Amino acid sequence: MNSARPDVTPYDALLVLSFGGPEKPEDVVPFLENVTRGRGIPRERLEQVGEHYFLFGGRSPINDQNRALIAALEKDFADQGIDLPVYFGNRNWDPYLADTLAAMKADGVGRAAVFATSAYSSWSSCRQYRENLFDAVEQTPGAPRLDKLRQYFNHPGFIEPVVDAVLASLAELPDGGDRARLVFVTHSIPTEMAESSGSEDPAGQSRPAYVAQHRSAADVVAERVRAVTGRAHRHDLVYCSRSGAPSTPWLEPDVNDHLEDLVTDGVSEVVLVPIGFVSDHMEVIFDLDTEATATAERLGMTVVRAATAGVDPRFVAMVRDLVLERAAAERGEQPERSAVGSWSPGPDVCGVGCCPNPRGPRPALCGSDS
Ligand SMILES: CC1=C(CCC(=O)O)c2cc3nc(cc4[nH]c(cc5[nH]c(cc1n2)c(C)c5CCC(=O)O)c(CCC(=O)O)c4C)C(CCC(=O)O)=C3C
Ligand SMILES: [Fe+2]
Repeated sequence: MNSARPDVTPYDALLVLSFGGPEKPEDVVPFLENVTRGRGIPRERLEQVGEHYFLFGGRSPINDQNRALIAALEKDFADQGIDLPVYFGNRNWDPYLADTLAAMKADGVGRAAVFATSAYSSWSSCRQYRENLFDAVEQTPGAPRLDKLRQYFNHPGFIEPVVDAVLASLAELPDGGDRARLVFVTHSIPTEMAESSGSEDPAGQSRPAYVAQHRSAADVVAERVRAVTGRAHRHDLVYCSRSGAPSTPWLEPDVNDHLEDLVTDGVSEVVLVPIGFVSDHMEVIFDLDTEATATAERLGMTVVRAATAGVDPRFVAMVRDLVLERAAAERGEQPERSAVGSWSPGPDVCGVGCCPNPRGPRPALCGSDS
């Protein structure tokens, strides 16, 4: 029985690293302060975003979703005979990353793989997590050695649940969604951050990566949907959750503006596909299910929002696959690396100058420049 166990050497643990969110109304303002410290986000925008949280009782679903993912991973690991404890640490809310590292150290964890709940390249979605890892390790003498797992926007375990979710959404529309447009949505970021996303090294995740990676993921999903339905649905990539000063350009079009354009073009049925997100957190339940859905209703359109990967067993198995792949690579083996679409599997270690911080260089873990 022992011999059949997948080998997780050199890892003693897996750390699930996420954004964090408030869990009660009193958490909302301090959470927003944590997220936006030194970011120059206008007070008006903060008040608006606070209202999004209060609309849902001051509780973001994100921590519960991560706890559900961790429970699913623990079960998957047990079923596979993998003996690897799973820890939970957030960048912006309890359980804070530094506290988790202290707990890992106390438990005798010497080295851990890190799964971040963010699939794409950019400072916001990748390097910022690596900077937070650096800071938390600095604060924790004797912290375990950490290896952030590679990006997974093009892993079949992320793509396949989205394909099925789109098919399920189409089936909810009149005539099986024959005329539906697929509108892929991700988080807007400043255009400058989008331009510098990815690595200078063409062998790494080459620049500009953020939009191109999303396009690749959206193209694969649309192609696979076509293979099942036999119908070629037109598809677009648009953005939600724009923040920052109005004078700073961010990626466009906004999903709401795009719906206006689509209605002008005679499109009346839409599947919203939150391709930029791995679970139904606040951006999905507010920006898409609340705001964009209200826009669609006002325009007389029918929209269905496709599910995110969440705790789909294929997504859970993907995390296991990434851990085993990286463990093998760290042992000097040449593991098979799954990837679909036009991008090859990303590097284990981020390249030099990958996804620079727009406010100037800051130390980060898990890169070839750290
Ligand atoms: C690319 C990206 C992702 C996807 C990748 C990933 O998942 O990491 C993401 C995820 C998330 N963003 C989240 C929440 C917030 N993001 C904010 C602000 C910002 N996000 C940005 C980018 C991204 N954000 C940026 C460039 C800013 C401007 C400030 C800055 O330069 O950093 C603000 C402040 C208010 C505002 O400015 O809107 C909040 C409250 C939550 C938690 C949701 C929940 O509670 O359920 C999640 C998962
Ligand atoms: Fe955000």
